[in-house]
Amino acid sequence: MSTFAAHIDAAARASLADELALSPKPGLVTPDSRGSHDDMDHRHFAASISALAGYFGDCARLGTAGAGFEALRARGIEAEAAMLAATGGINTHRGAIFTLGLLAAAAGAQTRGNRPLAVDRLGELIAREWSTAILAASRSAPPSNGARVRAALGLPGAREHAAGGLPLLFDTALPALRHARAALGDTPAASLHALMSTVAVLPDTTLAHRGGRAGLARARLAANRFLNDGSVFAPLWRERLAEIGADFVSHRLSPGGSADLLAAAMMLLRLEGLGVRPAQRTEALAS
Ligand SMILES: CC(C)(COP(=O)(O)OP(=O)(O)OC[C@H]1O[C@@H](n2cnc3c(N)ncnc32)[C@H](O)[C@@H]1O)[C@@H](O)C(=O)NCCC(=O)NCCS
Ligand SMILES: Nc1ncnc2c1ncn2[C@@H]1O[C@H](COP(=O)(O)OP(=O)(O)OP(=O)(O)O)[C@@H](O)[C@H]1O
Repeated sequence: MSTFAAHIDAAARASLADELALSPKPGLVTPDSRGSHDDMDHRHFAASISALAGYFGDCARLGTAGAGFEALRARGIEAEAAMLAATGGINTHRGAIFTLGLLAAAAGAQTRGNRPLAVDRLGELIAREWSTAILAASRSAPPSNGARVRAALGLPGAREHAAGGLPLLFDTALPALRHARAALGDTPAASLHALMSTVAVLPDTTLAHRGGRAGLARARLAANRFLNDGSVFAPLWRERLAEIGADFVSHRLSPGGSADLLAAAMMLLRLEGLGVRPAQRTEALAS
């Protein structure tokens, strides 16, 4: 794999590992909790991250080669199969395979011709290049929890979010992570601020599938209260997060879409921090 694609691959998988390691995450799987999930724990997630080795790099290369969404989708479906084989059939990373895969492909497309990477502009590139095909693929896709929730409640899901250029990644999760890291450094608290900022606003089909419209509203209210009470910048934030977690577990709520967007924001800041340079693109194009 070229240096450029290898950087993208490593950044995506390291970000998924960092999201997994983060604790306490209300309703989500952590190294010491299954959250609201009775069919999976951190070992399923770790196995899935290993099985995804190479996938995000392939997405970057496909982006560089000017691939259409159908080619990306085919590679994504292959990655989903590798995930399911590694986890014994459990969905740990379907949303992340989709969203982080698109970001990897967009990074490849953006830096074609040795242009520098501008992470803040990847969302508009996704919308410009692939939105029509993303929405068209949704009409022929097999049934899913997200599709059922969209049909029942009229909520947009991962596809609609991507087709619109991932606005809640670029306008909420990423700025929240930047803001909290500026104050607290690259700490778990900073990441948890970004997570809760996202839970407060995302129409998350994982939450809605598990708790309906009321469950989604409950999760958003809890996150908004947490933020209004000072988020991770106030004393006793860990205890307050643990209380929210207990409430989410008792209602089977899991903000899986927000976890994916946190991992995506971490990936973007990793790429920005690495300063993936056009010089590395020369090597990528030569391979
Ligand atoms: C598009 C996908 C994610 C299907 O989504 P669908 O909405 O039908 O629901 P499903 O319940 O299977 O999974 C959705 C997952 O996305 C995440 N999510 C939920 N809500 C949101 C949201 N508003 N925004 C972003 N992510 C979200 C959650 O993790 C959730 O579990 C995916 O299964 C798919 O089509 N895969 C094919 C592979 C593919 O297209 N790959 C592209 C490679 S670049
Ligand atoms: N740390 C995490 N813990 C739990 N879910 C996460 C985490 N990180 C991301 N997610 C996302 O949450 C989703 C898993 O949700 P869920 O268990 O409801 O999936 P499902 O198999 O589609 O539904 P169900 O098991 O309820 O039938 C995955 O798509 C994954 O991307």
